[in-house]
Amino acid sequence: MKDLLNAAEMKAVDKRSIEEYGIPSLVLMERAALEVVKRAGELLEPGLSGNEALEYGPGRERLLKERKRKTVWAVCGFGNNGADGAAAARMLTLQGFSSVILLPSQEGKRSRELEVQLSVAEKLGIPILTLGDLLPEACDLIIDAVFGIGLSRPVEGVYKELIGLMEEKRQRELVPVAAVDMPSGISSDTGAVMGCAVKADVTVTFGMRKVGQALFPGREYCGRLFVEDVGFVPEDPEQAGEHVHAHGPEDLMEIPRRRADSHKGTYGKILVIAGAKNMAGAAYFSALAAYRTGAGLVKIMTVEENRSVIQERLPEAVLSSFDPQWASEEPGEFKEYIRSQTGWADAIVLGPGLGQEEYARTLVEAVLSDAYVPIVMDADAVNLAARYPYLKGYFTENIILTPHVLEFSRLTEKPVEEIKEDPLAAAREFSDQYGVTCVLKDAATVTARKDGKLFINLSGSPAMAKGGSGDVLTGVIAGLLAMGMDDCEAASLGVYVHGLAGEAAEKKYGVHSVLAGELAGCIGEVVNGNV
Ligand SMILES: NC(=O)C1=CN([C@@H]2O[C@H](COP(=O)(O)OP(=O)(O)OC[C@H]3O[C@@H](n4cnc5c(N)ncnc54)[C@H](O)[C@@H]3O)[C@@H](O)[C@H]2O)[C@@H](O)CC1
Ligand SMILES: [K+]
Repeated sequence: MKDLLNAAEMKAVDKRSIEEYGIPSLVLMERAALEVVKRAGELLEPGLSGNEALEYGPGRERLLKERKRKTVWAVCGFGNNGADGAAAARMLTLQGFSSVILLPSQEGKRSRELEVQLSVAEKLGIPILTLGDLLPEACDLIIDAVFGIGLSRPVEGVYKELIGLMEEKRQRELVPVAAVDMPSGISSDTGAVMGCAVKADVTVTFGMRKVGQALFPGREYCGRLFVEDVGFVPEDPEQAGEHVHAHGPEDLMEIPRRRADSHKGTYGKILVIAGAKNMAGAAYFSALAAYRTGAGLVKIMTVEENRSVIQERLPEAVLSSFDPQWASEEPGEFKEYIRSQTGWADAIVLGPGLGQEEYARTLVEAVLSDAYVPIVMDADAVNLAARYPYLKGYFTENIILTPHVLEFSRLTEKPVEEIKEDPLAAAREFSDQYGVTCVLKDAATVTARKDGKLFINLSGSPAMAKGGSGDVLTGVIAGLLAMGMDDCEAASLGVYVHGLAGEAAEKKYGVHSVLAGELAGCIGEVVNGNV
């Protein structure tokens, strides 16, 4: 598990390293610039690394000649991000490349470190230009060092022009961009574009991954992200608050092992309540995913019409079917039947493809009010709670909701844009209000757990943007629950496992072509340790 830091938390680490421990700011900066040069060098000249000496010998002059023809624009702001950029420009110049430094203006309040870097650059003859100057025709690489974690307000004026110029070069002339710490214009806290932003090919960030690099659109603006150590001291444990987290491959070790002396009962009983008429697929994908994750026994409760297709596709599942007309006409008997089913389960999936008929409402209400085992509540169960808000009154700590953004918007009556602007805050607020675990599904899924921890998921693939993926997720989470995993961990780790399965499926079937069944088929590669 890794921690993701916001700007204030990162600044505190920076400050502690410099002020409390006395690591000179320029030392940290030198290491930061070296890491940038390493990646920038790869874009300029494959195989070049930032700290490789240019040794004397017959090849040196020829190499210098070649490099001289390559021009680097270091576009720098007035803070320490700009100072990193100016230091990188100096290093690339010393490696033989032609660099220029482009500033917002010749005047203006600059950080102390930037003053130092500019003075060195000046002595080396690196042109220090502004937008009013004649800029070089050639541009082989842009180092984006306008704003890092210090971006504090929307980008306007000359800064907007600088970012616009970089974007123009990138789009029209296909100039590669290496961003220092953050793509300029992206909020380190939310990943939002603050007016305008640079799209980087690579972003080299220092010390820790930032929250804004994990959430979209910031995640996409980063291009390939490199998290590099530059020598910061660890955070002060007394001062550090609760961070946002992300699961990593090491967390797969938390998945309960299978014991030699076990039987099917050891790995839990899951009840999948899903699938209205013609929606058998939703029940099938959820149940299949639960089995593939490791559940011992899965029972599907669905309408009579789905019986034969499910039996044919997944004979391993136990089936309990009911007649929806009977369920509508005899709600009392229907509730008794529901009770008998939920009483059997160690974990329940409620909602995939369930429909929104009256009997489905009876079903959701009965399960929410009677079942005390963990319930993974998805799709139409969420939609019904949005349509009949009194159902939210049954939300308690045993519930894991897995809405996508649109369902979450219906549930909370918040506009989609507001949710997307700050999904962490939206999920956190909901989780706190009802005491539930909320998995807010999007390209970067956010999990607000009832234990107070917030997760952003880093795994996944656009191949998963297809019908049935959500059903598979419910099965993965339920599978982990059935194997005895704690419900908070099952929710956030289930999202991570599901994303890894998506990545594996993309490799196997191609980004356009993955089907939900194939996604479920790839769960095994993740939980069995092959990924
Ligand atoms: N020794 C250090 O302090 C280190 C700093 N590091 C670098 O320093 C960066 C942080 O430096 P700073 O705190 O100086 O912050 P930045 O350089 O990210 O930006 C701050 C500057 O931009 C201005 N600003 C913010 N938003 C603006 C807007 N919308 N329009 C116009 N001006 C705006 C601020 O007034 C300030 O001058 C990191 O991202 C990293 O690149 C790294 O070199 C590691 C070591
Ligand atoms: K930057």
